[in-house]
Amino acid sequence: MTVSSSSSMDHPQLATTNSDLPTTILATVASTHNILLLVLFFFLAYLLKCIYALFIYPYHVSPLRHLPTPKENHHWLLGQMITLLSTPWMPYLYREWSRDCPDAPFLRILKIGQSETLIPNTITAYREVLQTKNDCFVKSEESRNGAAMVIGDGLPWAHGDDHRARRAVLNKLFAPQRMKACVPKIKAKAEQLCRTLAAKQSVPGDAVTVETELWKAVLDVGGIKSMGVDLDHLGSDASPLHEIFSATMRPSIRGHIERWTVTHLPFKQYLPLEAFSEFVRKCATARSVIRKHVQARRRAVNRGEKARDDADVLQAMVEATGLWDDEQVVEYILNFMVLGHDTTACTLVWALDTLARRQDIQDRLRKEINEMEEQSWAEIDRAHFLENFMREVLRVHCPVGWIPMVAACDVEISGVLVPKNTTLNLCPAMVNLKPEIWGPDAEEFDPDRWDRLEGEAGSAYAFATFHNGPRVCIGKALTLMELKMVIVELVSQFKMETDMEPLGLETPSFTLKPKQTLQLRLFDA
Ligand code: HEM
Repeated sequence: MTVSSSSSMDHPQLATTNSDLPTTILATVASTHNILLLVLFFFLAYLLKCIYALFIYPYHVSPLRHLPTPKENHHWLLGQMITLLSTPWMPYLYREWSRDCPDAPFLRILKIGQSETLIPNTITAYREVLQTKNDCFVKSEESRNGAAMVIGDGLPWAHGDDHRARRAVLNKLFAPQRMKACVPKIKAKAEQLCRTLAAKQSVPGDAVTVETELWKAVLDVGGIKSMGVDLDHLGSDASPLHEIFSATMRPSIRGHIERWTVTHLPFKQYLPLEAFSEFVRKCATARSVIRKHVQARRRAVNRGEKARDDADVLQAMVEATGLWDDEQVVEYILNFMVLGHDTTACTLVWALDTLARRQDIQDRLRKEINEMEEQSWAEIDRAHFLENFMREVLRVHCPVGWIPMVAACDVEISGVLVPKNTTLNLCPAMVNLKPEIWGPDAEEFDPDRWDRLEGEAGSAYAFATFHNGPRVCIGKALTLMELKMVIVELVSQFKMETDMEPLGLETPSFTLKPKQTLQLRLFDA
């Protein structure tokens, strides 16, 4: 008793604990029970939400449920995702699906968790999204998270008045007068390309790979227009930006999976993902290369150095007060270089592949080029068959797969009410190949079709490669100038042939890339 009492007095807390023990245990059990009930409640609520999202909403509730939705190979959880990922080039699949409902304004695709994505399927729907109701559509934050690290957080993610103000400054740089200033530099690059390819052969007619040189030449032109410097990747084996862009734009399957995973997870930079860490390092190096040029130009502008006639994108951005700080300039320049690099280089590869296989087309082009007096830009720009050829390459081999957008408000498109937050995938490559627009021979390569366009094929929206409206590709004029000048130089110097089987497609890929490296036999023309 004494001991117990003295113990209680010495340790009052212990005494309380001992006397309340059953109550405490009961309270603990009750609270554990409550927690379990709560967990069960949340689990059931989540389960119901999943059942609703997977089996009820898309088929019985969604206002978009009446739109044509492909049914084959549809998975209850992943929707069409497996089919989409296993197809070599998504636009070809969209085109197949579109055949069953050619006049429907949209196709509806169900993806992971049966989430809905709309594909505009007619020229009218396309025009409304790109032009008349364009302000209602924005690039998604998800696309920004997934892509901006590689391609630069640039113009594609600016919206509304902000986009208009920035675009007004940048548009001036791609006006015809400004573009003329690029002609001598692009011509010099095209000549350097021809010399480099010729030097790869031990004797004329040797099969040489051309891809790396084409990619490097295009990147050099990108550097000239964006930053006013010839980075001369073409003349050098050590080409940091070329290596970085090739790696970041062509990830391995593992790289694709890791990138996709981290896009959807926070703290991406701290995750122990090998391919992703390497990718993060490369993206940082690309930015540091560009940053040096931005800083040098900022110092020059601060010293009062004025823009030249052939002002580049960098100069315009550094001079435009209040629109870009220097880190944003780095992002925008990276964006210009990456967007212009892959798309234009892929197109050039397909153009040369076509010429090497179609001697009839090559001969007609050469004839037209030989009839020019001095191969000036004015003559090249006027060349009718060259224009038709280039358009047909860009139509049939449209390098852009799809462009994701999101409805920023409820909006009616071609009689369909598209609710706010709906995801759209715009697919220029599908529009370019629709038989309802281009006729039954839509998939054939025929440059002369451009002389006999009828019906919808005559609409600006039928040739969707660069899109149209306020977000039309800002680099369109540069691309056409560069492609035409390089083709003129190559065709006037070389007769091109190839022994390769028809090229396959690289999978997975963001742009329409050949799987194999193109080899050409070059003979003196
Ligand atoms: C074959 C070559 C090219 C193709 C097929 C192409 C295609 C496109 C397309 C379809 C868009 C519109 C995206 C949208 O609707 O939001 C676009 C936008 C853009 N392109 Fe290109 N492009 C090419 C070359 C270039 C070049 C050389 C540059 C750089 C000088 C460039 C820079 C951009 C930029 C910055 C945008 C965003 C424009 C904006 O949102 O206002 N592109 N491109």
